[in-house]
Amino acid sequence: MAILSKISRISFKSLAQNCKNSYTTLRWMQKPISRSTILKTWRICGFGTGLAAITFRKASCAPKISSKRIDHLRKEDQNASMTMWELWELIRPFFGWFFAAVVCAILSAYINIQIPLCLGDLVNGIVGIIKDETKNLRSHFEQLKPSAMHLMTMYVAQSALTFLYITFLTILGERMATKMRSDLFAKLLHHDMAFFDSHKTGELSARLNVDVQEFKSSFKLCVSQGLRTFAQTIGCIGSLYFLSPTMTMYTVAVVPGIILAGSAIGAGLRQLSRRAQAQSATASAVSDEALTNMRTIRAFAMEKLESRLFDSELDKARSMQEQLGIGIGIFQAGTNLFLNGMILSVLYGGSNLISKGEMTPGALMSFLVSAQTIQRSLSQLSIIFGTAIKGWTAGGRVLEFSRLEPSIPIDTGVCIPYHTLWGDIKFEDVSFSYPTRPGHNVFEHLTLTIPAGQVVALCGPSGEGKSTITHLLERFYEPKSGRVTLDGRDMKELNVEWLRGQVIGLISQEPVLFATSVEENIRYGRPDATDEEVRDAARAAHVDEFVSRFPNGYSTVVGERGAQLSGGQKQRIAIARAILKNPPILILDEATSALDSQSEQLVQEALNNVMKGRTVLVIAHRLSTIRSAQLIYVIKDKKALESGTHEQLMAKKGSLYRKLVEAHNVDS
Ligand SMILES: Nc1ncnc2c1ncn2[C@@H]1O[C@H](COP(=O)(O)OP(=O)(O)OP(=O)(O)O)[C@@H](O)[C@H]1O
Repeated sequence: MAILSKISRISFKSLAQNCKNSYTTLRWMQKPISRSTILKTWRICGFGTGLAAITFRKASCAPKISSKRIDHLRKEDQNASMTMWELWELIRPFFGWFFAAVVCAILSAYINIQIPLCLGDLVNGIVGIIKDETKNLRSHFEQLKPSAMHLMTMYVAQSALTFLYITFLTILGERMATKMRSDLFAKLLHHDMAFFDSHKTGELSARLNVDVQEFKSSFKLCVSQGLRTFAQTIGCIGSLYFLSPTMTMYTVAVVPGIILAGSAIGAGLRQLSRRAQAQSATASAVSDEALTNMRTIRAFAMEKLESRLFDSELDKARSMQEQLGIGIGIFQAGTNLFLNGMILSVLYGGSNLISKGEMTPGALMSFLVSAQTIQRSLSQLSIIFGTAIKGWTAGGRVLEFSRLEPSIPIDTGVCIPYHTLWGDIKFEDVSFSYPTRPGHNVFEHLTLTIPAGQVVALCGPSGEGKSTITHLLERFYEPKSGRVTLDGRDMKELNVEWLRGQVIGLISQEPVLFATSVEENIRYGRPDATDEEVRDAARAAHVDEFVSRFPNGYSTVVGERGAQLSGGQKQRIAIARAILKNPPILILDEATSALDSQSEQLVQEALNNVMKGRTVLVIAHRLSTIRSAQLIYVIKDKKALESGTHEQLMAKKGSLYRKLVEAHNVDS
C-alpha cells in the first residue's frame, strides 16, 4: 500500500491521465506562446538580474568606517583559502571513516538510481492491469509482487545505508574538527610574539571556534548530501540515456552552460562570503575587546558608545550576510527554474513519444522519476554549493594561521648542562626594532654585560627600551643585528623551551594570573611541585599573610586574569611562582611596583634570599632597589649610555643617572 500511495504521490494519476489524454496535453503544449507571456517572463528575469547586480555591486563596496578605534581590525583574509591538497591532508588521518562514509553514500545513491527503474516496472504492471481486457486481474496482481518486494528491499537498504553514512560522517567530522582545533591551538601557542602583537584575541578565538565549527558542518553536509547527490545525478543521467537517448541528449545538453554560469556566480559568492566572515570576526573582536576591558568602559561611562560601535559592526556583518543570502537565493532560484523547466520538457517530450508509440508509460514514469531525482539532486547541489563556499572560506581561515611557521622554533637548539651553566649574559652590538614597527629602532648598537651571579639594574626614562632588553633575553623577539649570548653562546643556538622553562624566571610589571585557585597559580611555576613546596614559596613571597585571611585559603579562585585580587597581591603570587620555579637567571621587571613600602620591604627580603648566587636583571624605579645592585646601566638614546655602581655614577659629574635621581625620575 505504501508503495502504491507513493507512486500515486509522484503523479501516477496525472501520468495515467496524460496517457489517456495525450492528445489534449499535446494540444495545450503546442499552443503558440503569446507576446504577453514573453513580456512577463522577461520582466521577471530582468528583476532577478537587477537584484543580482545590486547585490554584487553592494558587496564589492568596502564597508564604511564608523570608528577609527577599530580600523586596525579591518583586514581581509587574503590567504583565507584552502587547496585540495590541504583538504586531503585534513582527511588523511581519518581516511578509514571517510572511505566508509563515501562507500555508503555512493551505495545509497546507487539504490536511489535503481528505485525509479523498479518503479517503472511496477507502473508497467499496473498499467497492464488497467488495460487488461481479459479481466484476469488476480494473476496480474500476483505478478506485481516480485517488483513490489524488490522495491521494498531497496527502500530498507537505502535507510540502512543512510544511517551508516550519517554515523560515519559524524565521527569523521567531529574527529577532523577536534584535530583542526587542537593543531591550530598548538600552532598559536608556538607563534612568535610579533604574531600576537598584530592579531586580536577575539579574532584568534573566532578562528579556533566559529570557523572550525562552520567548516565541520559544511564538510559533513557536502560529503553526505553532495557526494550522494552528485553520484545520483551521474547515475540517473545514465538511466535516462538507457530509457531514451534522444530525450536525454536534449535534457542534459544545457548542463555545461549551467555549470559555467554557476562557477562564475560561485566565484563572486566566495569573495562575498570571505568578506562577510571577516566582518563577523571584526564584530566579535569589538565585543571581545569591550568585555575584557569592562572596568575601563565603566570608568569612562562608555557603555552606550561601545554598544553603538558593536551594533554598527554587527549591522555591517548582517548586511553582508544578507547580501550573501540573497546571492545564494538568486542562484538557487535560477537553478530551480532551470530544473523545473527540465521536468516540463520531459513531460512534453515524453507525451510526444507516447503519442507516437515510441515510449511506454512505464518508461516515461521511470524517466520522469529519474529526472525528478536529478532535479532534486541538482537543487540540493545548489544549496550544498552555498554551504561549500562558506565551509571552504572557514577552513581557509583556520588553515591560514596553521600554515604559518614561527621564526623562533621553541623545541630545537642545544641546552647547556645545568652544572656548567654560569649565567653570564652579553648584548653585543645589538640593533633592534619591533616587527610591527620596523621603521622605529629601539636600540642601535647596544652593548652591555650582565655578569654571572650579579644583580644588575636597568634604569632610564620611560619608553627607552628597558623592558625590550628582557624581551630579547627571553627570545620573544630576535635582534636585527648583533647577538645576545649566554655563557658565550649565541642565544639563537639555544633551545628556547629549555631557556624559558628552566633557565629564566620573569616577574613582570603586570603579572597575569589564570582564573583558577591561588595554589594552582603558584604551581604554574613548577607543575610537579608538592603542596609543601607550594606553601614554602607562598610563605617566602608573603602570600601566606593575605591568603590565610580568605575563607577558602589557597583554594580561593582569583577571577579572570586575577581580577579578584589587588595589584600587590597579584605581584606576590607571581613572585611565589618564580621562587617555586627556582631559575638560575631572574628578571624582575618592576616586580614590586604595585606594593606599598611596607609590603615591598617584606617581599624585597624574600627576593633578596632568592637572588643570592643568581644572575638577576632588575628594572625598577625605586632608588632603594636600584642602589643595591652591583651594576647599573642607564638606557637612553637607543644605547646603554652609562654604567657603574650607584656610588660611581653619583660621583660622576654631569652624569645622566645623577640627573635622573635628582629629578626624581628614580623614586627615592
Ligand atoms: N610589542 C611592541 N610592538 C611595537 N613597539 C613596542 C612594543 N613594545 C614596546 N614597544 C615600543 O618600544 C619602545 C621601548 O619600550 P619598552 O617597553 O621597552 O620601554 P621601557 O623603557 O621599558 O618603558 P617603561 O619604563 O615605561 O616601562 C617604546 O617606544 C615602545 O612604544
